[in-house]
Amino acid sequence: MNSELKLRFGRQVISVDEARAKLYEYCQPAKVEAVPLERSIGRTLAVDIYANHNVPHFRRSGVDGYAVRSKDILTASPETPALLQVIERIPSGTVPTRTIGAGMAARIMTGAPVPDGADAVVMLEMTDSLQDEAQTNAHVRIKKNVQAGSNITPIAGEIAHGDALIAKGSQIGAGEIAILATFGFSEVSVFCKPTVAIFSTGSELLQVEQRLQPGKIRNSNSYMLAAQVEAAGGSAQIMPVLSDDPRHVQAALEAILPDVDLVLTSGGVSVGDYDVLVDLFGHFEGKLLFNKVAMRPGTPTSAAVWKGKLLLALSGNPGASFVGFELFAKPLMKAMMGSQQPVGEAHTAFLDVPYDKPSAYPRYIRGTTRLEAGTVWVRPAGIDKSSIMVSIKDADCLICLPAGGSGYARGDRVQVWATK
Ligand SMILES: Nc1nc2c(c(=O)[nH]1)N[C@H]1C(S)=C(S)[C@@H](COP(=O)(O)OP(=O)(O)OC[C@H]3O[C@@H](n4cnc5c(N)ncnc54)[C@H](O)[C@@H]3O)O[C@H]1N2
Ligand code: MOO
Ligand SMILES: [Mg+2]
Repeated sequence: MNSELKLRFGRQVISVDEARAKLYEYCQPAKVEAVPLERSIGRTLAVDIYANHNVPHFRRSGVDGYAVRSKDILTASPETPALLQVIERIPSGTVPTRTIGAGMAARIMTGAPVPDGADAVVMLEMTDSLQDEAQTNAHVRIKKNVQAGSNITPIAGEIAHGDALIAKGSQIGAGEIAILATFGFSEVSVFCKPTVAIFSTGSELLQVEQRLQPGKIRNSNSYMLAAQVEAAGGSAQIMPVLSDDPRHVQAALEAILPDVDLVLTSGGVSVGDYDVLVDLFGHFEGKLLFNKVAMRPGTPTSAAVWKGKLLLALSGNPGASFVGFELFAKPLMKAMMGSQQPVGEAHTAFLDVPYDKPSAYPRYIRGTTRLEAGTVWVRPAGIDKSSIMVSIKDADCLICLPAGGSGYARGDRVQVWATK
């Protein structure tokens, strides 16, 4: 068999995990940049975040009321209130100036520092304020006894100085932003978004704005993949469609490789006469990593390293392109951005419908989940053929059905990975 025929027909199949391992081997960490806090949402942290002070860093009142010594109000009740002298008023953002001694209290607001000497705060609703007209001699009647510590968050009650808070590689959402703001990170160190060039191949492809022509279809994969790239935290560059001319493909890929972190192609990886990526892999100067993966769809998915950059060649069928991106490109991008778990967590779900097409390779089905009484049920999002595009929008996960067997029954336990 000559080398081109071997590439087309004599392919060596490897598992999804083996294929990923080969990709990770050549994965380079993304560069790091500082962005303003408010622009960091959705980005991936490039450093571990530790608490640089206690939270709260003062004893904090949790209510509006009176700071007291609990031993002064042991017998307080509506019938037998304790009468205390009010010696200070403590708005939030100020610092108390006096110590609470026997028989004393301070009016205090939610979030204000509790004065020394006080060990509890009584809610305003449990008190009656008594003030003379000149407001010089203020007293308060406390109508409830509260225990020491009531309505006070101690120093470091929420977070202690030095606590590990957010791990490098975490995606920044609302909760992470709140932590970063609390600790004074007006700028955040994040991984640069991996830049991903996307090429669709095929002389049948029209631009989106073009009128339909006999035998031709509009290029939808480039836009779908760009959406997946952006959703995975990358920056997509949609490149001009490549014809089925191998010289054209080689020139276009060689030109872009130095400028991006990853190149994705769609189409041209099967056994057809015009499957140009196969031609390219037959004579290029890069290293082919794999060209057949034990999976359906997307069995002919291929990858190479060329000029130090990874090139992932996805099957052209829309379903196979979508799945190939989720299985390989997304984890690769997450790994570039420091993720400790680039593949994401598998969840267990129950098949909502039988699936009676056994497969020689593990099957990755675009699935739709529903929750019923705390149980996740999942079904194929539509007809599960790799040429079918329309159901991708209804998929919120990939269902993995292991190879072999005689099909699956409703209620069988399956593993799913979220895609939305
Ligand atoms: N004799 C065989 N034929 C095929 C086999 C096989 O094993 N033996 N495998 C089939 C499988 S499975 C797949 S998947 C496809 C893989 O095809 P390619 O990756 O070579 O992709 P193309 O031939 O270029 O296109 C396939 C299909 O997808 C449409 N397409 C391509 N690009 C786009 C795009 N950007 N937007 C929308 N649609 C696109 C294209 O028009 C074709 O219909 O091969 C099978 N054949
Ligand atoms: O394996 Mo093909 O790649 O979609 O079904
Ligand atoms: Mg083809």
